[in-house]
Amino acid sequence: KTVTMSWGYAKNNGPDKWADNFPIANGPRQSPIDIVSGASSYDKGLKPLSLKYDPSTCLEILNNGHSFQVTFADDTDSSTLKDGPISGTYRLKQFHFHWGASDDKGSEHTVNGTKYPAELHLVHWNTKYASFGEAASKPDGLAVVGVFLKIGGQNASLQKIIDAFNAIKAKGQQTTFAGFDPSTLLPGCLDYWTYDGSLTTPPLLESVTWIVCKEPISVSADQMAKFRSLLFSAKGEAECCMVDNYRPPQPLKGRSVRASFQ
Ligand SMILES: NS(=O)(=O)c1cccc(F)c1F
Ligand SMILES: [Zn+2]
Repeated sequence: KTVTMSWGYAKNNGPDKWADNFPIANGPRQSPIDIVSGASSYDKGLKPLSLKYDPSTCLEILNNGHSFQVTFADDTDSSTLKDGPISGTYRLKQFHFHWGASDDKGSEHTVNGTKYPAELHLVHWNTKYASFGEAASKPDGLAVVGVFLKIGGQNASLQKIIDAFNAIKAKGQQTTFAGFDPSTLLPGCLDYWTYDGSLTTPPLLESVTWIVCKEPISVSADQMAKFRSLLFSAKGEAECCMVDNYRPPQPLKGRSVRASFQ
């Protein structure tokens, strides 16, 4: 009788165990990292980000047992990321979050050792490849925009997402989620750090150009509590709150981090 454990964030299947099934976990370009602002180098050749999102490409919201994610139709160039550190056109596939059990932790990237309570990831794939799946295995296949969340005023845009949580409380649940504009989740200033990295969850593929915004967006303490009411567990299983679904910073291994700002 084989009981296959899938990866997660608990003691017995969490980040310290991922290398057992995914040896690339100890690879040369793993994510996230601690961003040491003083060690990043300003690159005047970096362009501003060009983000163009079409709300009509927003399809559904789902609890995949690791986070919740909002998925987009990616069969046309309606929602794209261009410029910044990348060349060509990358299509938005999904966005999701990582967060903590308390406000003192939860982000994956850290800045000078500082953890934020949560981090948003907008996942895009390079249209020089035929699909997300193909792009995910290429060194220039993916570009993820990371946005930190900090505790402050209520975020009206996040509230639209939170209002859908009752329908996706448990692992495997999903519901229609239409007309959401992800650009309403972006900070006013799009200054960023960029470096070559990986997926922060298994299979940890080293295919991501990371673009981490310097300016956080706000989330209220009550809104963070709603994130923590989601479940890692499926309906009918013992309830396990979806919290601390973040990988800690990984070794830089000689990589440089560039800044789009001085
Ligand atoms: N946390 S993450 O943004 O690195 C990420 C996670 C799952 C699938 C992805 F394509 C991806 F980019
Ligand atoms: Zn992520």
